[in-house]
Amino acid sequence: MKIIEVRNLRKQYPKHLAVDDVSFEVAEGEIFGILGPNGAGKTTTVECVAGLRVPDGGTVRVAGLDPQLNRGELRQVLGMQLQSAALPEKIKVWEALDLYASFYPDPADWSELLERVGLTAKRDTAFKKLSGGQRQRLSVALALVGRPRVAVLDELTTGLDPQARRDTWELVEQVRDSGVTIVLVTHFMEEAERLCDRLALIDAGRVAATDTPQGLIAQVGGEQRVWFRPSAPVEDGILLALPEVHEVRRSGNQVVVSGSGNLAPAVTLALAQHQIVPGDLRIVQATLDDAFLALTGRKLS
Ligand SMILES: Nc1ncnc2c1ncn2[C@@H]1O[C@H](COP(=O)(O)OP(=O)(O)OP(=O)(O)O)[C@@H](O)[C@H]1O
Repeated sequence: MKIIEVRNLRKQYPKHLAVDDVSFEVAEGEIFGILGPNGAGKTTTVECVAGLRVPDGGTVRVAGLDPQLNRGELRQVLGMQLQSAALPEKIKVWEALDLYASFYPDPADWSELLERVGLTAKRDTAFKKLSGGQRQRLSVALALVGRPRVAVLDELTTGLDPQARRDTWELVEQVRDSGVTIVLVTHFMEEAERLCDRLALIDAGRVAATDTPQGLIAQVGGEQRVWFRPSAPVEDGILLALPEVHEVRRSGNQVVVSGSGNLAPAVTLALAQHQIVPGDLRIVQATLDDAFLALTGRKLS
C-alpha cells in the first residue's frame, strides 16, 4: 500500500527553483531514500511532504492527508527528524523527550525509546554534552515519540565517524522492522545502497530515476569488471565467446574483463576449462555513483 504520494511537486524560492516537478510514491513499511548532491532540493521536498513548507505546485498525500489542509492529523502520522537538532544546549535528554511527548495525545513510552536508541545511560545528560552520534540517536527518538507511521530522517549520519554511522544504520533498520515507514534523505551513496529498499535520485530539483539500488545500477548497464592474473596465457577469444563478456583488456600482467550478469562465475568456469587459474581475482561492481553519473552527467560526491 502507498503511504506517501508526491505528484509534480514544485517549490520556487525567490531566486531559485528548488523543486521542479518531483513525483514519487513510498510504500508502507519500506525505507525510501532520496539521494542527491548538496542543493539538489531533497530537504525542500521532504519539508513539503511534512507540511513545513507550502509547495507552489503539485500534490502531496501522506496516508491520504493533505499536509497543508490536515496539519494536525499529519503530525499524528509523520515524525520528522530535523537536519540540525534545534534543541537548547542545557536541556537534558529526558526533558527533551518529555517535552516532545507532551505534544501528542498518545505518545510512546519515552524510557522504552531511550532504551531502543541506546541512550538510557545518558538520560540525565545535557544535550550539549552528547557526542554527534548520540545527538543523532536522540533526534531519531524525538521523531518517534509520537508513534508515527512515517519517520522522515534528514542527513542522519552527516558528520558521524564510521562506527557511529554503522550503529545509526542498524537503528534505522530496527525502526523499519518495528513497522515504521522511513523516508531517508542522504547524499551518501553507501548509506543509500546499504539501507534503502527503493530510492529516488534527485538532481537540480528533478527526479532522475526511481528504483531499487540494484535496479538503478542495472538501468545504466550494470557493468562489472573482473581483474585477474592468469596462471598461463589466456586468449581473448575464450572470454569473448561468453555472452556475459563485453570487453577484454590487458593492464600489465592482469586481464580486465568487463561485462554483466553472472560475469565472475562465467569467467572463472571458462578459465578452469582451459586449466587456467585466475590469481589475485578482483570483482569491481558498478555503484550508485556510476548510475548517478550516467543519469545526470554529474558525480554524486
Ligand atoms: N529558505 C530558502 N530560501 C531560498 N533558497 C533556499 C531556501 N532553502 C533552500 N534554498 C535553496 O534551494 C536549493 C535546494 O535546497 P535544499 O536544502 O532543498 O537542498 P538539499 O538537496 O537538501 O541540499 P543539502 O543537502 O545541502 O541540504 C539550494 O540551492 C538552496 O540554496
